Amino acid sequence: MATTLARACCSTSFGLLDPASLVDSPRLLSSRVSFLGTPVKLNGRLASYQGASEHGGFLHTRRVSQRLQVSAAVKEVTGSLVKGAGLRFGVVVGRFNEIITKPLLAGALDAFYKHQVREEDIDVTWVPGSFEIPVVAQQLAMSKKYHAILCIGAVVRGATTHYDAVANSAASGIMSASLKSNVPCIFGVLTTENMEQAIDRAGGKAGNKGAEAAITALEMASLIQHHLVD
Ligand SMILES: Nc1c(NC[C@H](O)[C@H](O)[C@H](O)CO)[nH]c(=O)[nH]c1=O
Ligand SMILES: CC(=O)[C@@H](O)COP(=O)(O)O
Repeated sequence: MATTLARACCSTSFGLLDPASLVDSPRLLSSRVSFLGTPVKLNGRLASYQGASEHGGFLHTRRVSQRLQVSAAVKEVTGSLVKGAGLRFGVVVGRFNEIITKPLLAGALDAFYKHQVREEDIDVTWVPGSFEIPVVAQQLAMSKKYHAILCIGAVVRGATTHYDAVANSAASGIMSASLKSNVPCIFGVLTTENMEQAIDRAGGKAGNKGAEAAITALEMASLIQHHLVD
């Protein structure tokens, strides 16, 4: 039986091992591989194990190159969407196409409030256009006053290639602000082919992308603040 188990469950928390080596080293088997569970057979052959590991986490099994890799309980974390109280957010909004960015902002604020983010924990800064968002987002992020920065804009294609310059600069600049500051700067900038597409995404039939981006900002802020910060 041990041979069968070893041949079937040949991984450790340090990676995939040749099952033969486990059979020859029962101590290695007992010390590193922790698995319990009900063997699942397919066509009479052992295919997988399901069940809880000794450590209480869920046992993950999967077929790996005709062998089973069984890892110990996997620790998983994700940001909370219900613990917004106490998290602080900077919001940078482009005024260009404000017929679009104002409803995007309204949707974002509504989403924050619905998830227990307090009004006093949200600061809104207006800039001329999406091209100006990154420099302000980076400054706010570097201030360490906020758990996340939400960037809102609306770049709508016109008759020239200016659209590409603005849209690409905003995207890369906001990403750069995130990476330089280690504070999540969320890309809530619409980039659309025409105004109708923008209207649809600012509270129309495609929803409100400002609200969606606010939820992303909340999750990222919670993930870092509640799980990743020592
Ligand atoms: N055409 C759009 C712009 N253009 C303005 C730029 O963002 C920038 O303010 C200007 O180039 C000066 O640096 N901005 C948008 O947000 N959306 C547009 O559709
Ligand atoms: C995204 C833009 O910069 C664009 O709206 C400007 O319009 P145009 O390309 O016609 O000058």
